[in-house]
Amino acid sequence: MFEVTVTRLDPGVPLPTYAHPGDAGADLVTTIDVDLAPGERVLVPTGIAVALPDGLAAFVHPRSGLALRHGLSIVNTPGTIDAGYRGEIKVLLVNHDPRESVRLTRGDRVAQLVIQRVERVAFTEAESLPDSVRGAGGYGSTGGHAIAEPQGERS
Ligand SMILES: O=c1ccn([C@H]2C[C@H](O)[C@@H](COP(=O)(O)OP(=O)(O)OP(=O)(O)O)O2)c(=O)[nH]1
Ligand SMILES: [Mg+2]
Repeated sequence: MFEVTVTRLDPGVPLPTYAHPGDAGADLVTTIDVDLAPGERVLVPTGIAVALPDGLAAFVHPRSGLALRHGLSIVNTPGTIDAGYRGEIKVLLVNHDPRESVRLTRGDRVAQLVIQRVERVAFTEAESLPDSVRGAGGYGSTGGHAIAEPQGERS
């Protein structure tokens, strides 16, 4: 297991915490109270900074429970924390609910940090690319998409 050095820019917040053994995401809290109107986005501080070893990156993901209950997500999901970044981790929250505001209180767990190995590559330019089975097909080229049902006919 890697050790990652963390500093608390706000001494009142917990370190990133895995809720269960085997969890991929360590929860991050907001250090501020915030009220997000429908459609509004707010950059919230977490009070945490990390020094990731080269070869790792951290990704700031939404929490599914808040997404389900309140429509709360992250604009740039997943946010990328570069190994060289030493600043405060911040979370760009967005309220996707069309009607209700989302009220968050200091200490609420608002996001989760997933640490992953990442590769860096040398980009080598060429006139053409080697053939592949997929080729340039994409954007639904394999078919099988659900067709929207008329209103009122969903079970
Ligand atoms: O959700 C996020 C995303 C990014 N960052 C910090 C860490 C990251 O290393 C830095 C830059 O992020 P990114 O590369 O995504 O943003 P950019 O718009 O490309 O900014 P820059 O020009 O500083 O790279 O901002 C966060 O704290 N939270
Ligand atoms: Mg960048």
